[in-house]
Amino acid sequence: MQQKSSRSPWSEATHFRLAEVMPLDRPVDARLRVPGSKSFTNRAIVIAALAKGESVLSGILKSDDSYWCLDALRRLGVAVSVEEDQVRIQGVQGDWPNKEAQLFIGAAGTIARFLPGALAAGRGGRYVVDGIEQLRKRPLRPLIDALGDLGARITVQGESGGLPLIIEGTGLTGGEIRIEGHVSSQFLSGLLLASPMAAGSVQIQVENGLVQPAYVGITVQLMRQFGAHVEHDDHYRSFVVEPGGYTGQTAVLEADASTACYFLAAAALTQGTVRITNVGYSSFQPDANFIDVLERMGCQCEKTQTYLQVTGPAQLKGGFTVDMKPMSDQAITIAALAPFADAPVRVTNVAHIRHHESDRIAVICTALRKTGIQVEEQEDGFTVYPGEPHGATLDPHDDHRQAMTFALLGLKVPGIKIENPGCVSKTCPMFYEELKKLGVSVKFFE
Ligand SMILES: O=C(O)C1=C[C@@H](OP(=O)(O)O)[C@@H](O)[C@H](O)C1
Ligand SMILES: C=C(OP(=O)(O)O)C(=O)O
Repeated sequence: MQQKSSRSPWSEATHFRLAEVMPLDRPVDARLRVPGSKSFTNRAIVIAALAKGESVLSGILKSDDSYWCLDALRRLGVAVSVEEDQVRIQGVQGDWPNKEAQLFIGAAGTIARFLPGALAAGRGGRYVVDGIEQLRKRPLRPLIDALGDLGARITVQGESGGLPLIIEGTGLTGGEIRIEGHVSSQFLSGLLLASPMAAGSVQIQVENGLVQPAYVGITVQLMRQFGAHVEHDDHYRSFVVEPGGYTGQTAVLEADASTACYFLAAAALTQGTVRITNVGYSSFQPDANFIDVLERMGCQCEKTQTYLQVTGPAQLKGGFTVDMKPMSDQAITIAALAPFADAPVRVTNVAHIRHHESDRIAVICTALRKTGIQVEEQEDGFTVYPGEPHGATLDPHDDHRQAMTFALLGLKVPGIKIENPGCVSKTCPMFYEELKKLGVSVKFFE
């Protein structure tokens, strides 16, 4: 399949070469609602397609990742209709109407890990799954091996041992399966999501630890909400999933806690106040706990069931080490805050983010150095020293979280320019529009 861009019709700002974020001359003061959670959206969409009957999902995220997920279902012959932030899906119980399809999934790690099991569980059919070059490089092997142990027939065509894949709908048997979780929790989530479609009960043992376990909690919660029977121990080391499939539901999805973090961080940086009105501290998403890191840096925080609010201090505090393994999508956000702290900040235990949309550790360290900030790169993290960053043109390597992090630096530092700024549309096409609501001006260059 020819390589394409991961931008979808739900992208914005895609054709701009550069964006310059203008520093704020006053503290931010805003109440914002953030769009739906990527993690909830892509899980619920896949489950709804596998289910018996119709599902109506409200509060979905409309971004590149969810666009490609819905596009894949349409190509499989599933009836899908989107209106505003609601999607209606007619479940096919794994019997995909189209028995051959080429599925392009952009840059979405979730879909790369959730679709193979869903397709292998089908009755007949032969499908090609491919994404952009960076997604081809991301690991898949543990998932493919585990599905193979359940009888899946998946041919790996990618030079790096991942995408493109050819998946045949052989159905899944039950059985005892081992899977690794230390590189990505999504392998386990992908295996779990497919397991209720298997002919027998599936017992799963997780080996070598598990990164970001809260995402597995989201998987289990949604599986149960759609009628699946899944049990596990307290540490997510062993699971039993009974056969029986899913039943279509009407569901309201959580808003995106990861997106919320950039706006909370903007308050932290500018001595301002931001309240995210639709993400609470009890969210299932781990990134809702990023507010604890902001608190540790001296912010005043309100952590309620229904909203999160941050007020930035006159001086951010550093002088600590933080283990970001449980919420590693926010590891690099800290790099935009730490230069303004009163002592170094060390981020540890996130070696796996080198396998995300970019080598996140290498890319953020290069960017900070380009702004004149001293940073030490470690295998599993980085240490940022306080300093006075200067303007620079920064390359996010097509990684939405790098671009959003660079934008935060731009709130404080004149002359921060972001290359290929449209890459935010992987999870937050409206990012620059939301920044404008905070009073930030952004100049785009063709
Ligand atoms: O299951 C999910 O929805 C996710 C799991 C995490 O990935 P890894 O477990 O691969 O780190 C996270 O980084 C990603 O943004 C979303
Ligand atoms: C790691 C991420 O995405 P994914 O793995 O879903 O592509 C992310 O959104 O930060």
